[in-house]
Parts: sequence; structure tokens; C-alpha cells
Amino acid sequence: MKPSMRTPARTLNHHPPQTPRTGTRNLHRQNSITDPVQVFCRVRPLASPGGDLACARVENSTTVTLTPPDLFAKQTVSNTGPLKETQYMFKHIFEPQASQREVFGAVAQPLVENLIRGKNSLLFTYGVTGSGKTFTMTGNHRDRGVMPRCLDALFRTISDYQTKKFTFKPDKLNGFEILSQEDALLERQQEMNSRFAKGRRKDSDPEIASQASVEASPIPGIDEDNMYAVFVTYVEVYNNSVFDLLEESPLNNQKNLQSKIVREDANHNMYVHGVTEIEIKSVEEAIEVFQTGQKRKKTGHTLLNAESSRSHSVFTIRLVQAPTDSQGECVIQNRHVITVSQLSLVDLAGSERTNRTKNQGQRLREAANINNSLMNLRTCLECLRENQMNGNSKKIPPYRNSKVTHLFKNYFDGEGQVSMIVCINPRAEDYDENVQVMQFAEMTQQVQISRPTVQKLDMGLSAGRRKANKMFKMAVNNLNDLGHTEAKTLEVDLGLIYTLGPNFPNYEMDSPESNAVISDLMNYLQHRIEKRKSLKGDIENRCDNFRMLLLKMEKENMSLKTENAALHAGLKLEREKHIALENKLQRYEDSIDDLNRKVRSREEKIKEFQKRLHETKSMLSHKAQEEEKQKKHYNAKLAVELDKNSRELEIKLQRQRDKCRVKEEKIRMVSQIVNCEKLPTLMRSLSTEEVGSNLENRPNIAPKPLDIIATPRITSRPGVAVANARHRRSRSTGERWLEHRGVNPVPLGTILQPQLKNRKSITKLTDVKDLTRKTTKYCLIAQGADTEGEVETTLYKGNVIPTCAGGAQVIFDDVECLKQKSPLSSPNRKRPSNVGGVVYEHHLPVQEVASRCTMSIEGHQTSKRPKI
Ligand SMILES: Nc1ncnc2c1ncn2[C@@H]1O[C@H](COP(=O)(O)OP(=O)(O)OP(=O)(O)O)[C@@H](O)[C@H]1O
Repeated sequence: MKPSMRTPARTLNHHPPQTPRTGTRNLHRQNSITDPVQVFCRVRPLASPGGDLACARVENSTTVTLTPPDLFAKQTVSNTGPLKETQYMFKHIFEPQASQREVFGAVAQPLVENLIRGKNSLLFTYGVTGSGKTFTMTGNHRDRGVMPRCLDALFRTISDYQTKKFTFKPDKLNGFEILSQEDALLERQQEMNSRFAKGRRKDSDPEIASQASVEASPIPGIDEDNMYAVFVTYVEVYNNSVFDLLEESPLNNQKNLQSKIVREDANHNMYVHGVTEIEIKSVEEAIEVFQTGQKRKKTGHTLLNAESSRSHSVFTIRLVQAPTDSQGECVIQNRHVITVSQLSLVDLAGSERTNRTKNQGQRLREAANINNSLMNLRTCLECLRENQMNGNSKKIPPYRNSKVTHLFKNYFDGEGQVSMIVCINPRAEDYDENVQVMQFAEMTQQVQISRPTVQKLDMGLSAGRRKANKMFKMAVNNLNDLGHTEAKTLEVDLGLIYTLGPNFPNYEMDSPESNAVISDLMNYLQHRIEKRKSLKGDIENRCDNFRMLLLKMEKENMSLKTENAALHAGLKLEREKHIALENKLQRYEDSIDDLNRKVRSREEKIKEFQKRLHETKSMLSHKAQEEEKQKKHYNAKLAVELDKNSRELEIKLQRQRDKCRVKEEKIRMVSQIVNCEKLPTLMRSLSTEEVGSNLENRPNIAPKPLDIIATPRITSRPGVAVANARHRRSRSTGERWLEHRGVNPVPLGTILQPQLKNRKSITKLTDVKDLTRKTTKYCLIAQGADTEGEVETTLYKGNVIPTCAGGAQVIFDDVECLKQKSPLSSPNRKRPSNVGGVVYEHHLPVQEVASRCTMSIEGHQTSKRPKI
């Protein structure tokens, strides 16, 4: 059994039991009775029957054939393949000549019946622009469409059973409440006052009255014990926004209309929140309301339709019904017994291809929105069909993607009857789009919708009470007129009559012989009165028994009340405990929140510190790298400085040693002179100048008279002066250099070349004669790599001084340093070097040599020649 709470039409509309929303929905559908969407097709007449070719042909009441226009041109093949006619079958096909009345009778009348029986229905028109959707739904003055006919049929049916206005009042949540008779009266007066204030015409518009002309006959199946009220709403979906066409805007200007939102009520029915719902009491009133909204509806001129709907319009008729009380006179004042059903009449905007309409700007945007919403309707129905065929709910139809589908979600997902009229314009140009429409329609009629059910509360009231009450009153009046005054005291006790006796006779007074009927009825009533007297005695006995029973129950009730009070006290205690525990829990939760906040802030701080630590670490490592670099740099500098200093010191030491040796020699000579017997002779051979100069700076050697200074040593080279640092040979005599260098020196190749004219090169100083023989200058050439791996050539220059003993000594007085820098060398690149004058290897590619030649000139230009 399908649960009835899914139906929008229901007897209990307040606090209904809720149905689980997901998962079970399709199961319910599987277990309940379903009907396919009823699809009808209406082929409109051609605008110019003589001129246009028709691409649609009605075969019979259920089959229509579409013929490709190329077939008329005797062309059987197109770009997309062979051309052929296609047949489509629907529930009913209306020929171009079909009247509006026919369409209403076949399509809409069953839906009005549903409405009266408390069931929901949805009817929408679908088709290409200009295919006759609005004509079918609304019609014109001469040919009234489905909507006015529905209203006409409805009001004809419920005319005698309508409530007074404002008996039911919308509760703004898609439900209704029942006002008391006094409140309803007050509302009516207020409405009348406001009408007078606005100066509204009370008489109905003759044009409207003509539209509302009577045609339809009453629809059977009405519950005569109920009372009815009709409410209408009229909204449009324009550019996927819902606008209330009946809203009273301050300036009565449609531009001021605010878009509305679609909501779901407690019964899972979709509704437009805050929509204006107007109670109407006649078809004229309904048409007037409809026309008010129609004026605000967005229409526009397009190439394909002079007055094309640019929005989807939804006109909803809601029928509210509630049972009358036991007397059959007033509505029962209980909102839970209200039944609300609705019939939604939807005129969809037409699908249109922009290349045909040549729309631009706003029209183009409208067309895009129209096509999107139609496409979404198609997608939703396809999803539903697929789910139903597979027996699952794998695909969720995207109802919310468009306001139209969202509004009608409860029809497709819940219960109700859904009907569609597919409108076809048979002209050849519409063929392609008609094919699309037909395919959609074919697919739609495979979608199953759960049949609506109505659950009625059994109030224990007699059926037909309203009618009986009416007739009873008539009979009483007649008896009274005939002199039976006691008839006036008779109470209408319809419940008793119906429960204790045969059914009340169904007499209808429809002829002049009705008096006979009345007398029959009077006899029947007198018989009833007699019977009632006997029954009254019986009922008094029963009442006594009932009183006894009541007494007993009262006692039981008292004891139960005491028990109940005790339980209440216990419950109160438990509640207090519960509240205390809840408070405690709240405190704990607060403290947990507090702690969580602290934890979060600490975590943030930790993150911040970690970030800082990381930054500091990277800074330190950067610094360490810098320091390491500096250290290396200074170490290299230090090594160079140390090397330089040690060399300088060595030179100084050498000089000091030489000086010492000279002095020792002199001392030795002086001591020889002192000891020598031939002192005077030797003294003469010594140059006074030389001795004097060497001895005058010696404080511990006392100067002696020339005649006592003698030297035992006789020079092997007579005529050669003894070693003297200040001894210089005349430059005019010419210098002869002794060049002392490594075995394979690196060619200097610099502009600054050492000037060593008249030189002799040696690699090893083996023979002292090399120094003594005419050599006046000595040059020691040392080559090595500096700290940067570049070639450094150092020239230690000195004078060769012959010594007294026949040897020679060199006094260094000049150091030249030549550095060669390669332009290709990088700070990281170390050349292989041989500190002891070893060969440097240059494995350079030919191209690089060429480039280096030009660079090398610059390199040599910047080379320094420090002089020490
Ligand atoms: N069955 C019909 N008989 C006579 N005239 C018709 C019929 N159907 C449509 N028409 C006429 O065709 C014209 C266009 O029809 P209608 O406005 O109803 O089209 P539509 O489908 O609603 O277009 P749109 O989607 O652009 O709003 C109207 O003038 C209408 O009177």
C-alpha cells in the first residue's frame, strides 16, 4: 500500500506523519498503483492552408505522422541519411479542426473531477513557439481555452456548496486554517470597506462575463456533505525566477515585482513562498483575476509569434473542502479535517532555435533561459524513466536546476495525475523542432506517476446529512403551515434517524405533484417520531447504566490521577536532575570549547615559532656558509702573507748572515794581522777606506792604528776588492747576468719581460765559477701557483760581489713578482700547478684558444708588477 501522506491532497493537512524522503520513494512507487503521464497531441491549423505544406498528418485518433519537407521535393536522401516518415502514437490526437470544448472534455475535465475529489493534477502544454500552447491553455474571447473552462466546470459543480468568503484562510505555509463565523464576517466587512475605498467597480466586466459564459455542465462525484472554497494563484517563471503576477505592488508596476522563492511544505509539497492567494466565488471573478495577472505576464514580439510567451506561466486552482457538522449546516471548526487539492495549469514558453527567431539581446537571453528550463524538464523526466525501468533510484533528477521542475517536483516524485498537451504547428519549417518535441513526448508517456489517493477521516457523521437537513426544514415548515405547530419543536436529529432506521428517502420536488411527496414524507416522519418516543425510554435506561459506568470509571480515574500525580512528581525530579546534568554538560562543553580554543591558539603559536626557528636556522646556515667562505678566503690570504713574510725574512736573514760572514772575515783578518809578524806590510795592502767603513760601526772592536792592522790572508785574486756591500762596479763596464731558473719554466709571454741583457742561464748552481767569472748580476727565477691557482713568477735580483777569499757573494736588492691571470679561470677552478717550476698543462680546445688570445692581452695589461 502506498502511504497517502505523499499526496499533496489530503484530509489531514496539519501535523501529518512524515514519510522518509529518500530511498523508500521508489519502493512506494513500485508498490502503489501508477499511471503513465497522459500525453495528448494537438495539431493546429496551418496559418495559410493554401500556401503552406504540412509536415504533420493525423492518421487516426491516436496516431500522427511527421513527413520530412525534403520528401515533398521528391528527395529521398538527405545529408544525414535516407528520409522517411515517422509515426508517433499518443493517448489522443486532436485534428486541426478540433474544438476547444473537445480538448477540454478529453484532457481537462478528468482533472477537474480529480480536483473535486481531493486529488492533485498537473496539466502543461509543450511545443515549438507559435504552435498553439497559449491558445489551448487560455484561448481567446471566442474560443475559450482549457483554463476558463476548468473554472466554469468547477464553479458549476460547487456553486451550492460554497462556504462564505474567508471561512478558510491561507496560513502562508501552503495550508489553510478555518476562521470562526465572527472572524470571517469581520474579514468580509474589511474587504468590502477596502473595495469602497479603492472605488472598484462591483459589476463584472461584460467582456469578462462573456468569456465566462456557461458551457460546461456540472461534474459528478462531489461530496455534498462538504463545503468548498476556491483559491487561485498565478505566477510566471521568467529567466529562471518566479514572479507573483497577482501581487499588489505599491505602484502597480510589474517592474517592481520581487522574485519569489520555491519552498517545500510540511507535506513535501512545493509552493511559492509568500504568493498571493485570492479566494474567488465565481468564474467571472476568477477570469478577472487571471486577466489582471495576464496583463503583467511577459510576452514579446518574435519572428515566429507576434505575441510570444517569454515566460512559463502557472495558474493554480486550489480547492479547499471540509465536512459540515452533524446538522449539515456549518463547516466543522477543526483545521485537521480540511482537504486541499490543486490543479496546476502550466503554459510553457515555446522552444525556439535562435537561428530561426533571429533573436538578439534580451530576447536571446530569454530564449536561452526558456530552452535551458525545457532541457532540464526533459533531463528530469529521462532520469525518472530510467530509474523506473531499472527499478532503482540511481539517478537523482535535477529538479532544482530549474524553477519549473522544482515547482512540480512533488508531482513527479510524489502523487498526482500529470497530463501534457503537445502542440504541433504542421508547417514544413517547424519539422525539425517538431521531431524533437515528438521524441520528448514519446519519452514522457513512458514515465509513471503514482495515482493520487485521498484519505478521509471518519468523523462518524451521516452521509447526506446536509441534504436531509435541508429537506427536514422544508417538511417542518410545511407541517407548521398545515397547523401541526408541535412540528416546530422537532429537533433535527439526523444522526439518530440514520443510525436507527432505514435511509432517509430521497425525495426530490421537481413537479407540481410535489405535495404528495411532502405528505409521504410527513407520514414517514410521524412514524419516526413514534419510534423515537419508544427509543427514548430505552435510551434513558441506557443512560442510567452509562452513568453507573461513568461513576465506576470516575473512581478508577481518581486512583489513576493519584498515581499519575506521583509519577509526575517523580518525573519532575528526574527532569530537574536532567536539567542539572544538562547544565553540567553545557559547562563541560563550554570548557572543552575554551580548551579547544586555547589548543588552537597554542598550535598557531607553535607553528609561528617553528616558522621562526626554521627562518633562524636557515639564516644561521647561510651565515655559516658565508663564514666558511670568508675563512677559506682569509686562510688563502694568510698563507700568501705567511709565504711572503717567510721569504722576506729569509732574504733578511740571508743578508744578516752575509753581513755576519763579512764581519767574521774581517775579524779573522784583524786577528791575523794582530798575530802576524808582517803586520805593517799587510796593513798597507788593505784599503783604509774599506777597513774603516766596516769597523767604524763596531763599538766593541777598538780602532787600532793602521800600522798594527794586518791580514794574514792573501787574496788569490790580486787587485780584486774584498766583499763590500756598497761595492758597485761601474755600469759603464756593462752588466752580465746569471739567470738561475727552473728546468722547464712556464713561458711568461707578458709584455713586462725581465730585462736581463747579456745573460747566462743555468738551472743548477754547481760551479762557483759561474758567479765569479765576469758575472755582476744574479737573478733567481721561481715559478709557482698563487692562492688562486694562477702562475706567479718571482725574480730575486742581486749583485754578485767577489769575496776576499776568492769566492763571490750575492746581495739581493730587488724582488720582482709577475702574476699571470687567465680570463677563463673561475674562482673555483684551480689550475694544476707545480710549485717547483713544473710544467703547466693547458688542454684547451682550438676555439677557446682563439678567444683567449684576445682576452689574454687584456689579462696581461692588468697584471701588476709589484716591486719589493
Ligand atoms: N488550434 C488553433 N486554432 C486556431 N488558431 C490557433 C490554433 N493554435 C494556435 N492558433 C493561433 O496561432 C497563434 C500562435 O499561437 P499561440 O500564441 O498559442 O502560440 P504559442 O505556442 O503559445 O507560442 P509561444 O510559445 O511563442 O507563446 C495565435 O494567434 C493563435 O490564435
